[in-house]
Amino acid sequence: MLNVQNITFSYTKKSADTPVLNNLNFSVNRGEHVSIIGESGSGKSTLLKVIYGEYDLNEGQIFWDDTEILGPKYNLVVGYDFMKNVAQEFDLMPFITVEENIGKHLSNFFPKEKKERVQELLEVVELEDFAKTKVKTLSGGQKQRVALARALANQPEIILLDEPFSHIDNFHKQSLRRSVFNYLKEKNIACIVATHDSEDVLAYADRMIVLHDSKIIANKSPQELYKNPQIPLTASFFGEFNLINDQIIYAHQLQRVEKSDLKIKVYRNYFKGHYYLIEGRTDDDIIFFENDSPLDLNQEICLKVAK
Ligand SMILES: Nc1ncnc2c1ncn2[C@@H]1O[C@H](COP(=O)(O)OP(=O)(O)OP(=O)(O)O)[C@@H](O)[C@H]1O
Repeated sequence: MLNVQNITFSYTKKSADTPVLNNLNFSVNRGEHVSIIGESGSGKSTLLKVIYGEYDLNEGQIFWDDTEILGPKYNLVVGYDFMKNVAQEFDLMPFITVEENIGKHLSNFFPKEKKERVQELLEVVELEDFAKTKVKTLSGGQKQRVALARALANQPEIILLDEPFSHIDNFHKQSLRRSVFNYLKEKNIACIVATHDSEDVLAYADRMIVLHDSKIIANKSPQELYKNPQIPLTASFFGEFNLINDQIIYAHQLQRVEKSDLKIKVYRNYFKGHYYLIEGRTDDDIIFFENDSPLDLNQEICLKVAK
């Protein structure tokens, strides 16, 4: 189990009064999948780096079971065998092939096992056709997949992923995400994923940790946060939403009715595939709701919040 206990961190002594991470506490069980969400600059990447031991803490402690994760002041080489980190910079070897990169840290004493392991990982990240390709000729998304496979090669107990599919096109993203996250669950590898992408979170995360103003403001399952998102950023993970009388109301919660106090004029229709998102205007607000078909512009519509 990962135990993050009362950690506070600032990049410089000067900024210690306004730390990037301020007194954070949480734990992650073996095999558990935890997503870290928060606005840009809220400290998601910093948190992953601190957990990995890249920096010394101002205060607090981090443990994986009984092993304390120590920063560079106490550790000559950053990192531990049981933990891997896939940061936004991939740090691959450009002049050797994809399979050589993936197998880089696997023992050569067991060539058959090594070959099988590399093949298994090529399948997990869907790069079988690129095994013999030199990494320098790959696209950003392909490099990202090699970095993932290399991090998994020695079967870590916990993996830290920073925006793991950010360079990958939508076409490959869905199946790759399924493949990687299902693989981690199957092997009981804990993972912490910093992401802006709700698709990385909803179907996979056991818990979401929301960072805001240097603190954790929520640490709950996606289902619980969906019902009570607390802040607009969290709500945005679950779809388009409105703030009506200071309450977060999802677009799909608004229903058309004959009469109500909430009257809007249709301003714009957005095609969303199986439905349309309708932008309506009141005198001083913008309201979004969903409809099966586009609506006539300037038409007056009454809405109510569905129970
Ligand atoms: N090496 C560094 N030295 C000093 N300040 C840093 C450093 N790296 C990040 N910061 C600052 O720490 C804060 C948190 O940055 P961080 O990259 O952790 O945020 P993030 O939530 O991961 O952002 P994003 O979603 O944009 O990737 C920001 O204010 C950033 O400017």
